Amino acid sequence: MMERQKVWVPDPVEGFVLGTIHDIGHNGEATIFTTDSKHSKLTYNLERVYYAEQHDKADVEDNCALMYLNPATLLSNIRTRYKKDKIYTFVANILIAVNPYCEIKDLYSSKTIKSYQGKSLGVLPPHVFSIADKSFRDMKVMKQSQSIIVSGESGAGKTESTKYLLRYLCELWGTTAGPIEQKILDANPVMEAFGNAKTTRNNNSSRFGKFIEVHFDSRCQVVGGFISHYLLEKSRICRQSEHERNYHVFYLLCAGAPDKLREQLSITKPDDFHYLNSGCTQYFTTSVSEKKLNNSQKSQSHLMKGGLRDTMLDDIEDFTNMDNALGRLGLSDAERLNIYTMVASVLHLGNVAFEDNPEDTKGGCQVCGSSEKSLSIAAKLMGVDPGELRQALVSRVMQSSRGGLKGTVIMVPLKVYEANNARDALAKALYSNLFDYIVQRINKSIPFKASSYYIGVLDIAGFGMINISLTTK
Ligand SMILES: Nc1ncnc2c1ncn2[C@@H]1O[C@H](COP(=O)(O)OP(=O)(O)OP(=O)(O)O)[C@@H](O)[C@H]1O
Repeated sequence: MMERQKVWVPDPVEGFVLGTIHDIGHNGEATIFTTDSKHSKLTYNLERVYYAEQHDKADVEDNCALMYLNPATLLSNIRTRYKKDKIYTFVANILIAVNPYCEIKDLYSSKTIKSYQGKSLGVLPPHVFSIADKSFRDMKVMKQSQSIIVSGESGAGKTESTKYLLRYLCELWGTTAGPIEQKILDANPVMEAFGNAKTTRNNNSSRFGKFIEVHFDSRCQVVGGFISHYLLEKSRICRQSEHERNYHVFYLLCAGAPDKLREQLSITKPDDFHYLNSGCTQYFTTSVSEKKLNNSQKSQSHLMKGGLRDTMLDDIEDFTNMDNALGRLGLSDAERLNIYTMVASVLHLGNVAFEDNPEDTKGGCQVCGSSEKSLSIAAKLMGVDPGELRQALVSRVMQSSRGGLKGTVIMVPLKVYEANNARDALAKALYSNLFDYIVQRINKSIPFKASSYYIGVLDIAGFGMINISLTTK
């Protein structure tokens, strides 16, 4: 580096600010005049400054085309592009996407999808569709399955990118009748209802990982698919922090289920359920859907503050969307009712509280009188005997393995905190098994073509910005 060289200097707020080296001391300390008004003159060791591009206002579609590729020029290029609504940038065949948090006109339209068909990387501006198309062409030419890894921190836009990738593959290479692709796409609202939740970082945060395969036949037409899921966050089922919520489906049931169903399942409002009332109890609504709610469905907090707003979420409409998607996936009315019954049973189970049993000299507990009703509703919804459920919650079974009593079954009474843990463990097991069942059921309705090639999309939380990259299986 020499005097009058344009450089990027570290800045705690901006990341880096632009400057010009004025002079360099013997110890490698450089005096730099910055171009911003905040600090005009800075002193930095040369080891901490980066070369800047000659034309810092110009942007390049591929970071590899930068004259100097370093953290500062990479970030500057992405920022310059982002300000022009160009949210995608390549680094060779890795795509960096920046979440715009708003709709960019025509970015994902059918016309745009068509325009990317068959185009090599770099022919058109970087796009999530370029990656989908490259994976398709590579699968076709190399006759090998492909995987697209979508990674980034929570809220970076992985789930949305995954949906666009799937839409691209299904829209261009689906059959005209389209039942298979529709099912692959219908899996999204269902899995989001059961596996996504509002967190402080993202109103629609996926609390599980997924790998979605789209299967192609020898003519490269979509013929099937398969969804693998893993690591559903179970702690959320029983407790959430103040500004977070439980899984969306609980609120969809309270806000969007028909009156008759809510009555049948004894579903009222989030305030009434221990598994919902530790977190945020407001629904996501729109000005139109808000009017469909009656006051008995709303929590105190919703009544006071009104609904939460997010263009992508509406707890009232989303119940119907999820229910319709389940229907298109082939689940009968009875199967859907069973699913909602299990969801409701988790809520009622959560309301079963325990107290010390004064008659038990060993410190055992009993179900509080005030939660007897919740116990009987939970048992009814689960299809088990209320007495057996009570017994299972307040005691554990031990079988002696030695001595004269070998094989004898002993009921050991549980203390209050142990019974609370047993109840929560049961609720988590019920919900996570239900989630497994739903994914299995979705898979059952989508043909599985083991012999075909597939393009798999892995949506997995990671660190830093999103990067969408291609690997060959
Ligand atoms: N390409 C996009 N265009 C417009 N808005 C977007 C886009 N991608 C994401 N968003 C917005 O950002 C929100 C968060 O995105 P998304 O749920 O995809 O993040 P994520 O990386 O999957 O997060 P998590 O790991 O928490 O699930 C979306 O609900 C949507 O509002």
